[in-house]
Amino acid sequence: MKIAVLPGDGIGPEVTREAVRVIEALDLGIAMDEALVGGCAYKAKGHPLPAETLDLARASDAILFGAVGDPDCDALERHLRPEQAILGLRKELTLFANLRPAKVFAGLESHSALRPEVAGAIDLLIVRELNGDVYFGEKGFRQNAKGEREGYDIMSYSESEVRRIAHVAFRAAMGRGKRLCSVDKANVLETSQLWRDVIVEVAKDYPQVELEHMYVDNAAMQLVRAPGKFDVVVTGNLFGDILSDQASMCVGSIGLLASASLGERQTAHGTFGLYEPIHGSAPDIAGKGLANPMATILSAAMLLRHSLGLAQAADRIEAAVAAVLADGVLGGDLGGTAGTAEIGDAVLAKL
Ligand SMILES: NC(=O)C1=CN([C@@H]2O[C@H](COP(=O)(O)OP(=O)(O)OC[C@H]3O[C@@H](n4cnc5c(N)ncnc54)[C@H](O)[C@@H]3O)[C@@H](O)[C@H]2O)C=CC1
Ligand SMILES: CC(C)CC(=O)C(=O)O
Ligand SMILES: [Mg+2]
Repeated sequence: MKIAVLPGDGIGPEVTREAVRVIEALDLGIAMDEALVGGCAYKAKGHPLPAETLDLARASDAILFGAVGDPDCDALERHLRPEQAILGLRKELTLFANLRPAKVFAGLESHSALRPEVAGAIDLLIVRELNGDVYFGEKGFRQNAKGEREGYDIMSYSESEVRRIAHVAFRAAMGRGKRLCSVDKANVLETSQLWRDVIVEVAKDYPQVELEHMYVDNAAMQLVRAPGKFDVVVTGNLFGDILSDQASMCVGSIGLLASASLGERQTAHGTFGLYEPIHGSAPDIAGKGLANPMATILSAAMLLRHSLGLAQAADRIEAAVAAVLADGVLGGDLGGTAGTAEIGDAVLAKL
């Protein structure tokens, strides 16, 4: 079993280090090879996703990813920016299904941005499409008829792209509360109308799942008003990106939300995938030892479960994180004082 470890930029290396320590402590016989990705890869090799990094990712059973993004690189041409590395990995490896679970940990209800009784009911899964939408459409700058500069990004989804993520979402709903909420903007966007039509077609294969459609503006509101009503949410790349950051604050912190990005490729051990916290490189706190590594540690647990068939080890990690939070060991993101390594030590002690 082999994992590619891609720490990236900013707090990426800090949080990834703690997740690697946790995997090592479990002594599961997993080989881990590290490579550069993002701004640090651009600075060292001239490209945010060097060929050797992509080759290592392809040759592994799974990828543990930190975060990319570096303010020094924000003025580079788009294709050289750090963010292109994560977009490139998702696209090149056909990782089209991004699973972002959001559940309130026992005892953390009062740390949510919502009232505790509202937060306490949260147990949802966002299934975000990851290979299409406005992130991957034609984009550029042009001059309009008035001679002004104009920026454009084409939003589109093909029916096969919607169909394959719909099946992932319906199957996820079958394994949970059998309720699926498809989030779109079909009252305005043709992309969303096609999305909705295809979701309705796929729903015929899953008669036990209760399907609901919701416009994204309403979904953003309902996520704050009554998040406990959601079971599985399926949505496109852009809306899923935004709603999952919002869901993280309903749970308590963006430092708690893990994710799995999966495709269809199977290895000898499970489904090939990339695992990363939902947050970015957090330049405002990078290098200070303040980042909460729990989202990355929980991403490592998802990796063990989905890609390596090690469900018991994954359970141990998740139980250790829950125990640490129950003990009140909290990072600054949750109003506490524990630093990155201290949180890592506390998780290791509970394994
Ligand atoms: N998958 C990826 O690699 C992603 C990369 N980015 C990139 O990251 C850079 C920063 O983006 P932002 O919009 O600031 O989003 P961000 O998620 O990096 O940070 C947003 C806020 O949350 C805080 N935060 C994030 N993770 C935290 C953690 N583990 N513990 C404590 N606090 C945490 C940060 O300090 C900041 O105040 C940009 O270059 C962006 O493009 C953003 C999102 C995802
Ligand atoms: C940095 C972006 C490419 C993506 C993002 O914000 C995310 O995947 O959560
Ligand atoms: Mg995001």
